[in-house]
Amino acid sequence: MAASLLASGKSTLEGIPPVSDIDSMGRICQYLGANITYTSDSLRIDTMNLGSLNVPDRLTRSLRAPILTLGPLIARFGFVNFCLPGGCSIGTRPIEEHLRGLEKMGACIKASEGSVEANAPSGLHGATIYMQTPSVTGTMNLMMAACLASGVTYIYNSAREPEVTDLAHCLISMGAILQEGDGPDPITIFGCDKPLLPYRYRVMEDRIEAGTFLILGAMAGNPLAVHGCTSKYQTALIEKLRAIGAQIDIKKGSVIVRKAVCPVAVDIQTGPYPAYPTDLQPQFMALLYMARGTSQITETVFEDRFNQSAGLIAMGAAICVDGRTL
Ligand SMILES: CC(=O)N[C@H]1[C@@H](OP(=O)(O)OP(=O)(O)OC[C@H]2O[C@@H](n3ccc(=O)[nH]c3=O)[C@H](O)[C@@H]2O)O[C@H](CO)[C@@H](O)[C@@H]1O
Ligand SMILES: C=C(OP(=O)(O)O)C(=O)O
Repeated sequence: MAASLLASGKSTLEGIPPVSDIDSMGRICQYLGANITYTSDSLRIDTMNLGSLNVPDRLTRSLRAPILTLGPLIARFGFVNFCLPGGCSIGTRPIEEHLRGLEKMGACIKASEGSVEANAPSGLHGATIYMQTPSVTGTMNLMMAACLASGVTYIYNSAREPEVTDLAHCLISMGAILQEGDGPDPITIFGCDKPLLPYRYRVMEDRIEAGTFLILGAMAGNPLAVHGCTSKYQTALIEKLRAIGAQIDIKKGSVIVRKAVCPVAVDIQTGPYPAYPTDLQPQFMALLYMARGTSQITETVFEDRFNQSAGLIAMGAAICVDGRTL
């Protein structure tokens, strides 16, 4: 949705679920001047008449994704004033990787408590950016901004989540010239000297929702077939589900999971993709509650992501938290 702001005209995003985060992002696009139309599972965003470049607190506070309007707006219009986003309270959630990268591309950033103003009246230029932390939305913001910058941008130590690759494919469909990084190679974006085009794009599956169903299948009931689940995105989870005793069959376009009859304890450690995803850590904790023996969870991504343990303790789980390990 944020990428549609890079071009003028009607973009169509297919495969969109009716969830409130989509409505919230839609309200932000409308506030900026876009026209939004929903039809069954697709969303049309017409950005022909964007007007406002201020995103107010009442629209950003309920979710994290509005941070992604920062890169497109500064790149296309040379200005944005932005109230910091909310999102799940799982840690401090800094955004200095986003801001530092945009500054390297020539933006002048004024950050005050609760808002960020960015100026680039003469446009952005390409830069070589080394991310200290491979931030997912940080990488996405910098990729989108770099598409409209003059010259070439290299992003080293970027996030490699499948959603980053999916955004890259969407940007390429808009006319961006972009090479995905591999291993130590950076993401390389060749800034366009002509405007990007609106897209028609089908977004990838919700990897976290698919993973949540796989965990559910390992916990209860009959064999569960999760359709539209791409197994290669779930490699770290599937390895842990097998270790706990669940049976997993990988088919083309679906994954079948059979309950772990006598689940055994396993350890997990979250990390940036392809490591075990932090967004599937709370669900796995519920599964480990059923396992025989003591399991250990180490959360390396967010410093405050064990909130759900209080609920499990209230239900009788023996849980001991020691910093980022539980
Ligand atoms: C809307 C969205 O897509 N949210 C996802 C995104 O969040 P989000 O993009 O906010 O998460 P990041 O990838 O930025 O954060 C990962 C780690 O990097 C650190 N960091 C981040 C930015 C920065 O400037 N400096 C810094 O130190 C964070 O504190 C954290 O420890 O990726 C997370 C990690 O997969 C997921 O849990 C969120 O569901
Ligand atoms: C994905 C997230 O959740 P929310 O829907 O709260 O933004 C997040 O906080 O990164």
